[in-house]
Amino acid sequence: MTEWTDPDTFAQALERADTKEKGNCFEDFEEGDVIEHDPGLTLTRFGNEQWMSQTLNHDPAYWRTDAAADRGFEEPPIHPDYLTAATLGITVEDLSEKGGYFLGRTDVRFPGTPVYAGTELHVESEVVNCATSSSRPEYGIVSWRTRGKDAETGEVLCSYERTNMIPRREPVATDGSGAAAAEESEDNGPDLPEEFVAPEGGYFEDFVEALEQADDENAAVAYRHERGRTQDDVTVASLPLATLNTAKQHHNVDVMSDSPSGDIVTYGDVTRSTALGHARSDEETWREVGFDDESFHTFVAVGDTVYAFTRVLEADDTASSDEAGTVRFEHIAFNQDDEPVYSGTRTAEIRKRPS
Ligand SMILES: C/C(=C\C(=O)O)C(=O)SCCNC(=O)CCNC(=O)[C@H](O)C(C)(C)COP(=O)(O)OP(=O)(O)OC[C@H]1O[C@@H](n2cnc3c(N)ncnc32)[C@H](O)[C@@H]1OP(=O)(O)O
Repeated sequence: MTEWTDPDTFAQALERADTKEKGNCFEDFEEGDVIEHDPGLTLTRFGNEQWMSQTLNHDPAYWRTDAAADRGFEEPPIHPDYLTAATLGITVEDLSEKGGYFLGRTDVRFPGTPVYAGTELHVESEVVNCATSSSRPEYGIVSWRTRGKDAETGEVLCSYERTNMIPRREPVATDGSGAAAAEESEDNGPDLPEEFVAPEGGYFEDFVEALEQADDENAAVAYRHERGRTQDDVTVASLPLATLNTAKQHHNVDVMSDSPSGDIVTYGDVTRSTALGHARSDEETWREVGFDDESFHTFVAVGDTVYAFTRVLEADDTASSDEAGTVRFEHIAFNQDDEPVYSGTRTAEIRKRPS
């Protein structure tokens, strides 16, 4: 009898064998379903530092004890970006491993922060919406409300609503109306204010002054950040796997060569954290409050460079501490060809200038 490892024999064996599948298709989700995710991880200093270093988030409060104490933390905490990425990573095996891209997320909040190293994460998701994609019959669009909890106390540490394109087992007939509507809306020309104002510094008062100046001049407070981060094997494959994100989009070049992106792509949370890192490097962040209306517009792959652009939307003198005010930003990540790859609004407390 021939050895099964004989290449011709093995090719036939592969053809005849069933594949033990991973993940779920669109048809497997029903609104109201609650899924307790089996994977979990311990939020460690190492994991946090790996994520934050590679995405250029070098805020000393997350690295040094004295800087943490100065910001009112007991010790360097787990950063909300890493907490968000780890919460999502854990869900991928059940929600999106089958394929289909991360389209967007909103209402990202951190009711239980600050979170410290050593906390074990337990995550659950509820299916909140299952929709037909009118432009892509082989996919549906699914949204889930996900909660990342402290496994010991049950306290919710991170919560958000996320939307993915999810492959269907059976394509459906669609009228293509979504694609037609998208084409129609492209007719509007650019509508930008004449002047762009950049804040002088990164304190709360600098944002307030820039907003006042822009208001006088019918301008916008909008500026770009100098840093860029070219995507490599670490950012594309290692960081998502370090959050237990099993999406083939990030680590299986073989399968992804026959997909809309044609290649492995950067985990949306890496793209977004990188852009936010660039933005934070030009401000005096006090606390992260939340994120809304996040969208991933196009793929980021190995060799692409992630830059960031910021618009300051509003500022409010109140915050959780007298030492800070609250600012709402829109951040846009863009690539080396100036194409937007991510956008979202962010509410953050920004330190007031020390008197
Ligand atoms: C896998 C993973 C994590 C995980 O495992 O989870 C990741 O990290 S992966 C990396 C991050 N990700 C990306 O790299 C995707 C970037 N992106 C694109 O490359 C393009 O978006 C596209 C090729 C995917 C689609 O391209 P496209 O077909 O031209 O795009 P669109 O027509 O804009 O979107 C199609 C339909 O999704 C609807 N839609 C869009 N956005 C939202 C939203 N936010 N909420 C609700 N519905 C939305 C849209 O309304 C349309 O609906 P209809 O089909 O009904 O018209």
